[in-house]
Amino acid sequence: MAYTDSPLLALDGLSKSYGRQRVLTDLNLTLPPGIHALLGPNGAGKTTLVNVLSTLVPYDAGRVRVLGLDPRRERKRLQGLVSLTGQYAAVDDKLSGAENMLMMGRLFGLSRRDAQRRADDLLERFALTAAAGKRVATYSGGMRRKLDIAAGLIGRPRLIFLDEPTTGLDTRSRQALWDEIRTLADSGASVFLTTQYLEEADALADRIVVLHGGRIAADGTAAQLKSRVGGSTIQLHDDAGHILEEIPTRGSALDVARHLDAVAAARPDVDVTVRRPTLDEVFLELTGRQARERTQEEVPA
Ligand SMILES: Nc1ncnc2c1ncn2[C@@H]1O[C@H](COP(=O)(O)OP(=O)(O)OP(=O)(O)O)[C@@H](O)[C@H]1O
Repeated sequence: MAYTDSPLLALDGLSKSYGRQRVLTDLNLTLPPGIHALLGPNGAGKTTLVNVLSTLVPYDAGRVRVLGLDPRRERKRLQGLVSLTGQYAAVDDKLSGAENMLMMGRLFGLSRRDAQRRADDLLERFALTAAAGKRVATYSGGMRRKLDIAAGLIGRPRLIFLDEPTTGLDTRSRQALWDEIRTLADSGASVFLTTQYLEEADALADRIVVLHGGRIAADGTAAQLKSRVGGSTIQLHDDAGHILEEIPTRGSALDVARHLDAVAAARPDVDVTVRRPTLDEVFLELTGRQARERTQEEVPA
């Protein structure tokens, strides 16, 4: 099937077990090209899903298409179109940044000249030109991560999997990497990233998929997920901006107006803001509910 007109991902009943442990259960999902984030608590199955989609691990059941190709039966073709950058930088410490890039370019089948040109270009884009001649062993964690991603881009992949790309980076390096990911998407590549940072998903992703216990707990834009949890909160502030009181509302204009009428009558001078739920609250609601229910069951009334 031609991959150009296909959705980025199309999963229909995807399941995967390790031995007797079911890790992914009946996943159904269609995603268009773009930047997408996979969120979930530890052990939710995020890495397993990325490994299945990037051809590293075979799935057991269901129908799976990545760029229109089956990662199990069309593995080689798909491998030429995707790159996978892991949490642990897979670059060679003993080589320089430039040597790592060249080696990767040659592995992707580029001629020496093309590999050189592409390596120079990517090293510059990732602000690594000054360090290009130095051994990777001397690089900081952020520089290694950037080199790892740059090396994965040398073959011009159409889809880039990033497994927790900014874990352990400081705020500045994280922001720089976000800018790079946006630039990648602007150049036409799609990005599928796993993250534990809700802020990262909120800032970057067109669609967010929440995985919990190997199942899709929710999928949508950040705004859709926030509205799913429902309601808005009216916050009352003093002059210094300190929150005096928070009033939960159902979020409709009528309900907010009703609460504001009561506030205006009792405290006419108080400052007021209306706040939508944060993605953290949504995440807790979606993934914490089961844990909370279990705790309540265990604790006798
Ligand atoms: N190769 C494997 N063999 C056996 N079990 C595995 C294997 N890989 C993962 N698992 C199990 O599958 C479940 C999901 O793991 P996975 O690494 O996909 O989750 P995750 O959401 O990426 O977690 P984390 O955020 O901690 O990396 C876990 O219970 C894990 O122990």
